[in-house]
Amino acid sequence: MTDPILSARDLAAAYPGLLALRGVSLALAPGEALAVVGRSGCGKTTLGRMLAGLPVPGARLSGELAWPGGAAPVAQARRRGLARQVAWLPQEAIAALHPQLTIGTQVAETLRAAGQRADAAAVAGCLAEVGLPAEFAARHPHRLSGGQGQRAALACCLAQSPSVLVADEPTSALDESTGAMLLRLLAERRRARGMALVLVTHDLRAATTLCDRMLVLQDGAIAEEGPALRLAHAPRSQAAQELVAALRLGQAA
Ligand SMILES: Nc1ncnc2c1ncn2[C@@H]1O[C@H](COP(=O)(O)OP(=O)(O)OP(=O)(O)O)[C@@H](O)[C@H]1O
Repeated sequence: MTDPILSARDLAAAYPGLLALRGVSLALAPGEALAVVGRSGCGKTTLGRMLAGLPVPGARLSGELAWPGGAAPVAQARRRGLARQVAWLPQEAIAALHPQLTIGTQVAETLRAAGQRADAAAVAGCLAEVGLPAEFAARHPHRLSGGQGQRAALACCLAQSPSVLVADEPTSALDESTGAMLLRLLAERRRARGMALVLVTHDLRAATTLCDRMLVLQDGAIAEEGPALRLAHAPRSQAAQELVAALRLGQAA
């Protein structure tokens, strides 16, 4: 088996009085796409942030992450080199962009931080990858629609040349057709770059069309994981059976 591009061992996150995540271990192969699904509040965003090595405000974190050439306790992983490997696309991506800087400046800064050429042509190239015309470089985030904001944030993620992208419900604030377009874009970019993807989602169709493997979280622990299509059509655990039935009815949000 190929070495994982990212692996997690025994991840846990404790808020005062609540263990939001416990005993989560997983390995992601290079280029693989993993869907993380589960009922609201089961710990999906917490897991996504931890896989990207980001802090989880208010929570005490434990467990380890390993990637090619590095390994560290989760709280130290980003500064020990994980930041160059894993990009994070948050749920409300516009809010995560810097409000006072143009999109072009933010993409250029990300390129520079990744040691890449960061001139106007390179910025235009990053914007073109997500289907935004070059003139969007001069815009500030508040002058973007929801879908354009997700694309601009994705351009910043791709500018890092990550080997893994963790996307947290990237379509939840978008209408159906804009959301479908963003998912197509993610699938295309993943194929073109050979990038692995962790997709936190409530959308069973997105999970099965975009992802090879699916992981069902329940109360902060892995209830089941397996090939995405098998899990969607023949879930084995009670938690996965209930979740799949609810997602099919659109009731799990
Ligand atoms: N700052 C906090 N203090 C205490 N508990 C928190 C805090 N933030 C999140 N939680 C709790 O931790 C658990 C996991 O939260 P998380 O956001 O990871 O869930 P989720 O599966 O992503 O939810 P959703 O699908 O609704 O986005 C939830 O029960 C949530 O209420």
